[in-house]
Amino acid sequence: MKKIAPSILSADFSKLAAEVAEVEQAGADYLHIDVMDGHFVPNVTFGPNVIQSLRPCTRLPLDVHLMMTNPENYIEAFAKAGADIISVHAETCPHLHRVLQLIHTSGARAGVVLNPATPVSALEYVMDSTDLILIMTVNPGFGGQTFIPGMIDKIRQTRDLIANQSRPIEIEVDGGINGETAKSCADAGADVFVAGSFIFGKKDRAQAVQSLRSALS
Ligand SMILES: O=C(CO)[C@H](O)[C@H](O)COP(=O)(O)O
Ligand SMILES: [Co+2]
Repeated sequence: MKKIAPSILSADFSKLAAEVAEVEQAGADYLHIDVMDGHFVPNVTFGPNVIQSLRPCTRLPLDVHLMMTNPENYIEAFAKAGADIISVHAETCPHLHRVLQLIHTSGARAGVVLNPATPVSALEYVMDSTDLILIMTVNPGFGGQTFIPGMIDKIRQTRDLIANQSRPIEIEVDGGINGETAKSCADAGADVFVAGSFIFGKKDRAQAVQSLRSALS
């Protein structure tokens, strides 16, 4: 079944626990948490302490998207704080294979994120250490941007690469996801759909989750 991962980037931070409870009750599958460092991307968001505070508030797997330089210095801290999935950008990791191993030894599932400009070939020699591939469908840094249609072909190419693997690997898409773009990504082979503004920008979040669910079914 396709998975929905609301991104708290667009939530009301003054009542984060209630926001999370709302999307959990509405049937979300993962909780997507965007960590931005002000270096790799211009924006600054959360550190491990926010994840630690959220951990007892939800049963949802915490899907942590690290948009930061030198992520290897923070993997253990995020894992200890309660991250279930930790995804690093290929662009920030000259020693990507080693970082993925570090994520595994810290007890989390390991994801690799590709910026729109990064080719699928960046994944070729790390497939044995990857549990999730996150295809950015906008340039990272901000919520509420417009989906880049050229990424559909990239999802197809990633699906082809996974076809040769014996282990299950999920394809996640992130940026500009709504009912229509989610459906196109699903048809191309995506499994997990991150949505920030589409869900938290609506007054009725449950209805937003359900409309994404029905677009995917
Ligand atoms: O990683 C991200 C931005 O870098 C966010 O997860 C993403 O942009 C979600 O926001 P929206 O659904 O509003 O595009
Ligand atoms: Co994200």
